[in-house]
Amino acid sequence: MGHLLYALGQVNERTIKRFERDAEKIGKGSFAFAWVLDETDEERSRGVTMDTATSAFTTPNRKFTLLDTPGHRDFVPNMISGASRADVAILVVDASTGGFESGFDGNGQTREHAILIRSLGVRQLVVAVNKLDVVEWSEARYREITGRLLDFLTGCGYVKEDVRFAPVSGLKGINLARRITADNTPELAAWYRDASDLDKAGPCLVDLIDIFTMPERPVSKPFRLAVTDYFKGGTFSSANSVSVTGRISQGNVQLGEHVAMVPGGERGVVKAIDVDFESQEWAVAGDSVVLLIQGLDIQHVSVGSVVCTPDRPIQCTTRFEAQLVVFDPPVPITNGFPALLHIQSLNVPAVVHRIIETFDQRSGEILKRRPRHIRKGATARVEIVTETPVCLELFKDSKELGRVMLRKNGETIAAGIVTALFSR
Ligand SMILES: Nc1nc2c(ncn2[C@@H]2O[C@H](COP(=O)(O)OP(=O)(O)OP(=O)(O)O)[C@@H](O)[C@H]2O)c(=O)[nH]1
Repeated sequence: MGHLLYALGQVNERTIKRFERDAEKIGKGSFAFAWVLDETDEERSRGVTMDTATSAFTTPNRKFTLLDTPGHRDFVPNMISGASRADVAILVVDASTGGFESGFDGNGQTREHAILIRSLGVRQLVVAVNKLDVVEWSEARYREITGRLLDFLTGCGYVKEDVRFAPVSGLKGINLARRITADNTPELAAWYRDASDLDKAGPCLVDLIDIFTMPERPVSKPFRLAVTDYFKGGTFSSANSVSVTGRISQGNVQLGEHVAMVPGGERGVVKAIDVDFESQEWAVAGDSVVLLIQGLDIQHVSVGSVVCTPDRPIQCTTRFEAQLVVFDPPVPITNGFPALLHIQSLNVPAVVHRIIETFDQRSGEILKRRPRHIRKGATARVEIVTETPVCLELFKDSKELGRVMLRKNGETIAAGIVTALFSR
């Protein structure tokens, strides 16, 4: 993604040269492009993305906010935080011998991430089949990977027409922002053709990103922004002001408007709005923003708080009902099962208080009432109780704020949608 941003002119030559020099000094020369998005010293010295990095880019027909999320197993909570704000996704897989297999076979990260992003509501996917340079742009390897992935992805809920593939090399910058030519990549040009015009090379990554369709934005619903980060200060800041970052999940906001922070209900006035790093007078659902809010005490803001329209705030509760799809928990889920509940960037301790029933996902037919446990692959209605109050919407009202994930011992065990909210 670093190389893609560079190819699209979002990063200048000087910065890349400096990253190359500095990366070389710590023996990580091949990571220069990764440093565009991996900004902390620890990420750079370890050579792994740990937190979600935000940047923006433009393609011929679209403006994108890029949320570069970690791939490593240890940082899945940060991946969930980033992916829960995504409309569409680019899944990068390693095509090198053994590289693809380690992500795909068993419980690899390619599998886990594909399931997670689908469970978070993402339907459209571009798969970047990366590092094809190390297998001499082998068509057989590309076909093997795309074939196996397509079977798997359609099996976990993606529709074939919404999944597209591109062979790329992130390191060499091939087939990212520009189609290949027989001169620059003859091995790939020999077989990668455009299906609708065989005289042309196949689409590059940006061509496929540019044809993502835009989801409908609930712009006229009450304003909601789930806080992913917050800090004191920011543009035009004053003593009692806080900047919050996040994506507007619904509604819109303008300068001078009053907003409320839930939980707590403290009110403030919006003094500045940044959308994709540019100052604006208003922002709408789908925008990733930084809001400077005056009149708020930073003590009353936390990750997972939701900034709302004061007269129609989001509900906050410790008890709700959800429909869960259970993945592959190490032990079956029973009444009283403790887990970590993830809602966007927030994670809180919770228990599956009560299993109400298991049912057939397709027909909705109830299979068992009050079962003693839920097994792998089953769908169940459950009541969940959280340790501290959480902000939630019913899924039917908000596709973003009505989704939850359950994780335990570093593994994602279930994904769910909120079907009822109870008073505490
Ligand atoms: N040969 C080759 N190496 C690549 C290519 N793309 C990435 N690499 C190398 O793979 C290593 C990992 O690259 P990253 O960009 O950090 O990979 P990542 O998938 O973002 O990994 P996380 O940071 O853990 O999420 C670096 O040494 C890159 O130079 C490629 O297309 N070809």
